[in-house]
Amino acid sequence: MLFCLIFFVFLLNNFNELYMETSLHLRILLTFFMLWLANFISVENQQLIGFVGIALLGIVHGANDLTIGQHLKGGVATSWEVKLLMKYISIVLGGMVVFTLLPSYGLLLFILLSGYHFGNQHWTLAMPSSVQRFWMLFQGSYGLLVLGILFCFHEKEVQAIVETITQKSYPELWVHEITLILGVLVLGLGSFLAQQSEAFRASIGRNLFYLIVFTLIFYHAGLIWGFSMYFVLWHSVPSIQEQIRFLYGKENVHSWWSYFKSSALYWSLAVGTMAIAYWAIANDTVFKALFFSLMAAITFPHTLIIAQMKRAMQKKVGP
Ligand SMILES: CC1=C(/C=C/C(C)=C/C=C/C(C)=C/C=O)C(C)(C)CCC1
Repeated sequence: MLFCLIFFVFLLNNFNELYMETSLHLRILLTFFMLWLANFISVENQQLIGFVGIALLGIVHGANDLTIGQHLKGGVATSWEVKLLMKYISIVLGGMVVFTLLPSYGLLLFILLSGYHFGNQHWTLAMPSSVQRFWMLFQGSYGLLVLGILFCFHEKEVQAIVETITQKSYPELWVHEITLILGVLVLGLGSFLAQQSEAFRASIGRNLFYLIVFTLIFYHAGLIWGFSMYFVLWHSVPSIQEQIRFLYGKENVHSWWSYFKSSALYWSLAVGTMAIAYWAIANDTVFKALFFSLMAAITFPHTLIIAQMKRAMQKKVGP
């Protein structure tokens, strides 16, 4: 009885850490389960499930950007709500214009921003202001390294999608060389930052482990199945958890429900557009090109808002 009581108090005191550990273990378990499952599912069905996963959970994690923007400005207001919406729509439209008129530059910008956004998600630490530039460069290089590893294992398919988006032929994308340079950059910048920060040193092991898990995923799975597994389980879910903590203070059933409720409109619009495109476009590569172009348009403002949110959260907690 006494043991149960002590255990209960321990659970209560450590709920947050236990919850974080559990969600990490669950993600690892799900990752390996999905890798195993892929052996029994055709490539076409893997792609379909991958796109549905991205649409269901991946898109949700960007569907609360406006609510976060509103929260960053200090809560509920009316006059700047419209201003914020206008700003958001202009960035999305601006991104779409760049993507349509200058697709090669648009795609390059999308990949660079995504790299920073992914790295920023994995490495959430308050670093001394004297190393901020190196820190951002490191986060960007780490995220780009993740994408580089994915592209290395699926070069031909990536090349076909890139050529369809840009309407240009690229006989060589240099993904292996670029990934190697990124690896060296991560090592170099990482060694420098490790000398500057104790918190950084403490995060190295975990992020190195993630990199090994991602490499296994990308090696074993097809492009879309692998990307969706990474994007949903390792990027979107932890990002949703963080956004919930920012918006509602803590994670529980109620706050998760509130989060999904406030995502509904934006999410339905984005998923509806993607579903119509999937149904209307018979060509596989053209659909993938359009899918990633749509994703790019929403990534531009999303990256900015999430970076601001993380900065605000770090200010609250302190270095
Ligand atoms: C996987 C993949 C690509 C890149 C996708 C990226 C970079 C997605 C980023 C999404 C983000 C950051 C969403 C918002 O959170 C390419 C180059 C289009 C080619 C085909 C395969």
